[in-house]
Amino acid sequence: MRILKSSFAVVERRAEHAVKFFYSHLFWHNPGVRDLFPASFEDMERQRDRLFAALTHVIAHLENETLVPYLRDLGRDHRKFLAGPEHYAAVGTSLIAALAEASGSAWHPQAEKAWSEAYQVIADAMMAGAAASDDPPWWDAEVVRHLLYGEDIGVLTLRPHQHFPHLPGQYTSVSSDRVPTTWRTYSLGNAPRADGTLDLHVSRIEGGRLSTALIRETQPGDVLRLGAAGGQMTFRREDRPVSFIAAGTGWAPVRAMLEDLAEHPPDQDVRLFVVARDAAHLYDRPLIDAYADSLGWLSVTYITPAPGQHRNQATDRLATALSNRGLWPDQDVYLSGPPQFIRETSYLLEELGARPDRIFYDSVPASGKSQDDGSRPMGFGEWFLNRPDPHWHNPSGRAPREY
Ligand SMILES: NC(=O)C1=CN([C@@H]2O[C@H](COP(=O)(O)OP(=O)(O)OC[C@H]3O[C@@H](n4cnc5c(N)ncnc54)[C@H](O)[C@@H]3O)[C@@H](O)[C@H]2O)C=CC1
Repeated sequence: MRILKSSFAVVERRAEHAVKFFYSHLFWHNPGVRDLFPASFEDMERQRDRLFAALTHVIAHLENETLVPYLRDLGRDHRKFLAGPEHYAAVGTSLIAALAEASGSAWHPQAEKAWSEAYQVIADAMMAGAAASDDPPWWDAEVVRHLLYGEDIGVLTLRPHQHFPHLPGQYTSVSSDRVPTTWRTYSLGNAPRADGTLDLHVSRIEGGRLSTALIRETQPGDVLRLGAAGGQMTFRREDRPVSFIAAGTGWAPVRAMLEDLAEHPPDQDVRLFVVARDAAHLYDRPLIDAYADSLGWLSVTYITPAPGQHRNQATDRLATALSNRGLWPDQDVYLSGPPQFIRETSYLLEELGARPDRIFYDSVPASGKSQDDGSRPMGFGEWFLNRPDPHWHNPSGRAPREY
């Protein structure tokens, strides 16, 4: 353990180099493996972040009992990328080569032995998780309805070919043959239905290849692939009042939780804040108004920017609205929306007295771009000082877990 941690501390300082070397080594020695990875430069950048985020997670949790279940879930979910035992061996070889390269003179035989053994434990746990799972590697799901709200927002209703287990508030990863090997996370916009159908709420991002394909090209009859549902933002039934705060299509998981609460009403009052870039983007307003009229425990506040202001001014207006409402120390708060919106709002809520352990959200990366603002990839120094939320689909937290 000690050797791994101290050796990783050296590699971490040269993370960008290590990860680039790793992929170059892997693809050079195993040309066929390249096809399993995204073709686009942006997506490969995202993939590099993901690998490093997963490695960091593993090293940080070496002595934690959650590590093996996490790795088993990760292995189960990697089946959708067509990962087989031969790939685990190839990855191990390239990983050791990359660690040695990045460590320079700090690399020594004990480090190589410790990493080789550790990698074998990781690969064995992942392969065991993959072999033990009764889930399919992915779920094929037919698009049965494609509703557009304006030009860039759509709700796609899918019918999975097999039962797709999920809880209200969770997300899935989505892939389309129109953009091969690209997977993006989308929240599920409905509580489980008797007919098994699912809604994806999609906001098209300029330059976002999958979101553009889903909004502009996908049609009823198309078949998408879904990874297993995951995510921690599911409703906790506690003896406390609740606030939901949703921005943009971050409304989707909140809608799923509210649908469930409409069926099984809570004992406590629920406040809902819905934030959008303009009135036209309050695309589910008729349903929300109907809920506000019929559910006595629900109060709703809509927030959009002042006329002529930038879309993010809605977040400032939300801050004012939240500051004017009390009771934050007593509340459970569920937050959903763009990553920066979640960061700012959770920070504000803590300032207003909300307890950090009662603010719930998932780090669902923005679809389509490698950074929030879509600008150039970060240099390593920036990355280190301002690490982005890991761009990977955290497979843990799915319920029920059956090992
Ligand atoms: N579970 C979750 O947290 C979910 C997150 N999302 C994410 O929500 C986003 C939705 O995108 P759109 O509907 O196009 O939203 P949008 O771009 O229209 O933004 C909606 C509102 O969020 C706030 N906002 C956006 N960017 C901000 C920033 N950088 N700083 C402060 N406030 C900001 C603004 O008030 C804006 O009016 C995507 O990034 C998606 O990945 C979507 C579904 C679920």
